[in-house]
This record gives sequence, C-alpha cells and structure tokens, in this order.
Amino acid sequence: MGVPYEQQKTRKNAAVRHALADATDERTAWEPLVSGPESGFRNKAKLVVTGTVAAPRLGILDPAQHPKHHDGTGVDLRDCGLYEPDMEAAFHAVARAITAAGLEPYDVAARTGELKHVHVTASPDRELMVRFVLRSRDRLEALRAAVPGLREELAALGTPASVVSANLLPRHVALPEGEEEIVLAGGPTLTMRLNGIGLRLRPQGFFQTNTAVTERLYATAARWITEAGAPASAWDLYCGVGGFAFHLARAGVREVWGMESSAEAVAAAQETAAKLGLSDRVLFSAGDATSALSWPKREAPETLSWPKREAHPDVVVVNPPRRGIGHELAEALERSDVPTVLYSSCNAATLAQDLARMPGYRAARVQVFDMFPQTGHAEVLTLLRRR
Ligand SMILES: C[S@@+](CC[C@H](N)C(=O)[O-])C[C@H]1O[C@@H](n2cnc3c(N)ncnc32)[C@H](O)[C@@H]1O
Repeated sequence: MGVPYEQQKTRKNAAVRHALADATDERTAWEPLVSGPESGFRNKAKLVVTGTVAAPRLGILDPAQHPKHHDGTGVDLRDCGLYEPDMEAAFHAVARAITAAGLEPYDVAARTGELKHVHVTASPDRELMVRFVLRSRDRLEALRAAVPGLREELAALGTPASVVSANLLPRHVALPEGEEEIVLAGGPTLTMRLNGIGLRLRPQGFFQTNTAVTERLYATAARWITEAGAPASAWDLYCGVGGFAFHLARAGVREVWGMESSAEAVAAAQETAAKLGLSDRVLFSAGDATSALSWPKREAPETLSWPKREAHPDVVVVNPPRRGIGHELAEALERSDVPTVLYSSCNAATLAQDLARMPGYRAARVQVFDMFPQTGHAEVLTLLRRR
C-alpha cells in the first residue's frame, strides 16, 4: 500500500514473468495485465469482532491482542477502502445487531465471549450474505431474534440480506469459520451475477473476492478455450460454485464436469445448473480433484458420479488453492492424453513448480489478473498445450 497503482501493476507483471521464466519460452504470448478499480473492489469481508457488546469493533486483532500484551483492543476496519463502497453502512448495521442480540465479542486471550467473526459478502446485485461465527449455541436464539431488525435495516440501506446465518466454531483455533452452519433467514443461497450468469453461492462455498476482475477472468478463460471452435468436453477441477464451468458451457462446450471438495459449493453449483436448465450437460461431484484423472481408470467410489470412461476430456481447467495442484495431479495430467489445460493460479510460485512437473505441455498464453490490488498477490491464467 502507498505504491502508486500503475507501479504496482508493472511490478506484479514483472514478478510473475520472473516466477514463470523457466515455464515459458519465446513463443509464449504474454497478454496485457487486466485490472479493475484499485480500491472498493473486495466483495467479501471476514471481520474479527473485538470491543464490547455496547461498542463492538469489526476488523482485525490488534498486535496488543496477543495473549501476553492483551489490552482488549482491536483495529476497526469498517471504513477500509478495500471493501465495496456500500458495505461500510452494512457493517454498522451488523454492529448494531450485535449490540441488540447481546453478543459478547470473543476475547482471544481470556477465551471468553461468544462472537468471533462476522463474514459479509456483497453480490453484484447489491444483496448480502451475513454470517455470524459463534463460539457456541448459547446466544443463538438472541441472535435469531435480532435478525428481522437487521434485515429491515439492511433493506432500507438498499443492500438487503438474502442470507443470514450462524456458523459454529467451538474450538479455540485461528480459523475464520467452523463446520456447522445454521441458516437463520433467507434462502441458503446468494446469487452472484457475473457476465449475466447467476452463480449461486452458499455460506461455506468459495467465491473469488474481486467481482469485476473475476468477470474478466472467466470471460477470458471461455474465449481462449473456444476461440478455434468449442471443444466437446471439459473438466473444471477445484470448481467452487462453477464459475469456469458455466462460462465454458455458455461458450459452447457441450459437456462440462466440475469437481470440488466442498459439498456446499457443489450443491450450490448444481442449483445453478438446474436454474439455467443445464443439469444434463453441466455436472458436479464432490471429491478430491487431485485424483480426478485416476478415477475413470479405477473403480469410482459408489457415491461419486464422474465420467467412468477411459477417454479424458478435451480441456481440463484447474484453479487450486495457493498450494497448487501438487505432484499427483500434475503427473497424472502429464501422463494423460488431455490436449489443453487451463491453469488459473493465485500463486505464481506453486504454478511454476506444477508446470515443471508437466514438461509435455508448453505455456502458449499467460495473462496476469490483478485480483488483489494493494497486495503482492496476483491471479495468473495460463493456457497449456501439448507439445
Ligand atoms: C481458488 S478456489 C477456486 C474456486 C472456483 N474455481 C472459482 O473460480 O471460484 C479453490 C477451490 O478448491 C477447493 N478445493 C481445495 N482442495 C481441493 C481438493 N483437494 N479437491 C477439490 N477441491 C478442492 C476449495 O474448496 C475452493 O473452492
């Protein structure tokens, strides 16, 4: 932060080129960096709650929250310039609901209190998903009673809450959320409309944090894959709620299979497919994507619906977490007869490691998407073709 944005972009492009020096060659086409607004771009806030019931702070832990130097403070980030502009007013409404429900902020050092975090996601249609991460069920009914007032206030602000939920994180761990989710109001899904496609998001599903840049990422992926005619089949591995899958299907790919470890994300993706009338050709399975290429050749687990045939698809899209796809999937791709792989990575270092395990492919096209302005991170889209 503090570095002029043009300079940030130049540095980021250079850093990615440096990281991928061994994975690219003189024929690799480096497309110009794609960016969106340099502030007000984050659609999601994961806020730590500190302070008191009467005056909660929503932001991050202060270094003073370290157990040894605890003085009960946190840093309030409700006015942080990274969040989409109308989220700030929503954060204030959420803080009032915390007070109304009598939710005592969790004190990390003393291990007392109930409310650990608040997660807010804003859709492009200006609807919200608001999640309260609680230590226990002790104040659940008090929270439930405060929800109608919160929803009324958010609706009056022009940012209605489509989903309000409680998430339970009973353990004393540095995690943003736990496994159990209790929907308190609204449907279980928020519709994230990107490039005219209404992707459904459920509380525990992943969604890219920068809506404007994500639209460009998905549109570019679909364009690169279908430029010379739409291939018949594609797999979208680490598919989340299916952003790549639905964009490929709309661009003409006949059959798309998505695989993702989060059952909630898969359920949301299946709901999107049903809503779009695509359930017969855009299909999703919950599973470990690292062995997706092995399943067709082995006996698939009974519960898993996944193409049980020898033939691999024309295209495999991978969009893993920061650790990358790792050696098992990279080596399986290397041994496969898949002609085209599209790798979308948020970590150029692990991307480079994975590409080194796939020498049978060459990087035909690379483009940096500045999904994370004001940070050193970048999303990198790479089109790989069989040599
Ligand atoms: C960077 S996100 C990408 C999601 C999606 N492609 C998108 O555009 O929103 C990575 C996703 O991989 C999922 N994931 C993590 N490990 C996985 C694994 N071993 N197998 C399948 N999915 C996994 C996460 O739940 C998350 O949804």
